[in-house]
Amino acid sequence: MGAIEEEEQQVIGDKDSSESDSHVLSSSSISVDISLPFPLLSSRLINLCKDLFKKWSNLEDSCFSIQTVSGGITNLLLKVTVKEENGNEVSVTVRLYGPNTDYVINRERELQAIKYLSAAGFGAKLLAVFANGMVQSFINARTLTPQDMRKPKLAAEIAKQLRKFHEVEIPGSKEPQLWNDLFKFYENASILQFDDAEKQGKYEAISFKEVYNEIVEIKELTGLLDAPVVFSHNDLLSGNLMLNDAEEKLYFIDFEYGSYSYRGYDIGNHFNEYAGYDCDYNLNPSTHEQYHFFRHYLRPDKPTEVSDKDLEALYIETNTFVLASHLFWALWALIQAKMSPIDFDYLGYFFLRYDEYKRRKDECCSLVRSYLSSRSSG
Ligand SMILES: Nc1ncnc2c1ncn2[C@@H]1O[C@H](COP(=O)(O)OP(=O)(O)OP(=O)(O)O)[C@@H](O)[C@H]1O
Repeated sequence: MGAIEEEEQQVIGDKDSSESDSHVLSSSSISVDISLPFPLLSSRLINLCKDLFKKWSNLEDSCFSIQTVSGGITNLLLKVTVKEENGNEVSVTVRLYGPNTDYVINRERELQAIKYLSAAGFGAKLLAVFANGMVQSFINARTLTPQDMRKPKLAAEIAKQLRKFHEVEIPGSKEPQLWNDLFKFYENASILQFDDAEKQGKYEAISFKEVYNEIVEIKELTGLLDAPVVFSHNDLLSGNLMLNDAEEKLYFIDFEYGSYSYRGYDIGNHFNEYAGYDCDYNLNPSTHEQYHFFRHYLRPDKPTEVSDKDLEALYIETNTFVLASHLFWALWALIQAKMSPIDFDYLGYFFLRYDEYKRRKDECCSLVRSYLSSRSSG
């Protein structure tokens, strides 16, 4: 793991610190309007970079080249490549937060987590922050596809890295945030109003009383499991996994939703992403695939030595929290349907996730209930 070459860290340095101290974070009060036309946006980004990094402040604008990496569902991500005086080329990413993303993302929590996760070798290095975004190192790797994630070798590597990720300690409260976040989403999602009549009609078809009761029921059920609490990524989809094939190096990126939560939630949420961007839940991982993942998660050094008892316990834990993950992203989608400027069928996404929740609910709940009763009678 580890996203930036040592060399690159030193090259960039920090505007307010000595050359050798590259760990003090550079910051600027500049804000860049995400909706600007590209040429104007580029010129603002150049000014921003010059303000943030002393080394670049005297370079001609022509030394900077800007490309869009991803429109994302949430942010705008740009790659800035800088030709420095010594002829070296350095690339960084600039992330501009999408408007209204504060409704679903706690930026303070994200920044706190990035500092410690990147120190532990995860994701891109955080190089600077500014009013509506951050600058990170550029990762030379390809983004995984949902099909890649389930390849046995990669699934084992993801499991191993996830185990390490879960061992990182982030200072501050260790209270699991899942249910707080879910109830907060519920509160915001249940009082929306859409100008578009068709959207409003679809929205009104949702029974929020039912959704509320489902959250309460799953919270109570998962509460019976004594699931370990760890710092969770909470959004481990293929787009947030990058691989440098030549170096066989896997990167977890995008810690926007990271928080202390239940390990089974993080794994279950990852498994829900096997369905890919089209939410084809026929692609949910089989028990065999899940056990393969669990073995490498539980015993990265000796995966064949995991006991059946431990495998079963993690299987139950994961497949209960799988339900919570559907509820979380279903409610997230409702808030996005109202708040996000991005043209995506978020309301449709709510129904995809909520319908899958309902389809799996009975099977998952009876699985955990029979497990708990066999445990108490045994
Ligand atoms: N530091 C980086 N270096 C290189 N490429 C990156 C980096 N960070 C992100 N990417 C690329 O950009 C894509 C989107 O990144 P990311 O998921 O962080 O953005 P996002 O706006 O949060 O998107 P979404 O809302 O869709 O999750 C990633 O799938 C990856 O391909």
